[in-house]
Amino acid sequence: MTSPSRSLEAMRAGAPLVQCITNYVAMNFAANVLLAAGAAPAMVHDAEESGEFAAVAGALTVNIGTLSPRWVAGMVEAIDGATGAGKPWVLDPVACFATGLRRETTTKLMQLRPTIVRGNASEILAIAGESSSGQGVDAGDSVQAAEAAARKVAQEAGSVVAVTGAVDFVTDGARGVWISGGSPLMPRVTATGCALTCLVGAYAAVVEDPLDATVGALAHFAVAGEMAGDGVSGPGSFSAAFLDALMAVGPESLGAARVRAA
Ligand SMILES: Nc1ncnc2c1ncn2[C@@H]1O[C@H](COP(=O)(O)OP(=O)(O)OP(=O)(O)O)[C@@H](O)[C@H]1O
Ligand SMILES: Cc1ncsc1CCO
Ligand SMILES: [Mg+2]
Repeated sequence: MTSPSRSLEAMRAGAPLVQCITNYVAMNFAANVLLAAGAAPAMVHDAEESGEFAAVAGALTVNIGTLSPRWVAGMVEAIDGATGAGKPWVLDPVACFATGLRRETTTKLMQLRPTIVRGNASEILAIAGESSSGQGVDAGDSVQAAEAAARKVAQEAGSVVAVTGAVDFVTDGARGVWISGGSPLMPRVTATGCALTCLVGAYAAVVEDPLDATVGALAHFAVAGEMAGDGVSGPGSFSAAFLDALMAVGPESLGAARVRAA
């Protein structure tokens, strides 16, 4: 296993270019998160160019947060480009249960076999075909309630699946890892999860094993979130402190991340 500290070193050394197809809400914050963490973001989503760009980027991330048919075309082109070039891609199925367009798109994208799926508990339960309490973009279920669903989706899709929340769970269908840390202010800042998905892409670009890559990115967020949560007064100051902490986190601090095998 590649430890989170080693993964962080590899990510910073490689400063990978990550193609992020993310939503209008998340674009700016996600780009800042990648820059602070040590990667290089590019928000390139239109079908006219997304496939061409995916062959050049180190990894692709696809988020359905603000969806339209034209965006779906751009996603499919990009996924074809990434797959053809042997690059990993990460799916963030934002509110995938909420509408017909989201359900159809998620089914279609899952058939294209994402390397990694990163969602909240309600989203992962929905992909597994189970009922969930989610209504919009925020989770209505606990991560623990989605553990079995995550394992099932991982086995069926051949993907690594990450469920995030107050604690995080990552599985490749066989192995399972829990990561704790972070801050209760993280879900009070929009697009924290969307930005995390982009960072998972950055780690996947440089760390061979997608499970190790995912654990590295989640540990980076857990440690930075905990650091940032100390002494801030609310979501506004947390957001700024979190970017600072993503940059300040070093391999030695990731060594203390609370990561344990399931
Ligand atoms: N209560 C909490 N305590 C600590 N960390 C948390 C908490 N809730 C979420 N996090 C952390 O916040 C990050 C984003 O996870 P979350 O599950 O909130 O994403 P999300 O629901 O997809 O977010 P969004 O759709 O708003 O981008 C993860 O690193 C997760 O560990
Ligand atoms: C608030 C919101 N609405 C669509 S995407 C998004 C960002 C958090 O998922
Ligand atoms: Mg989300």
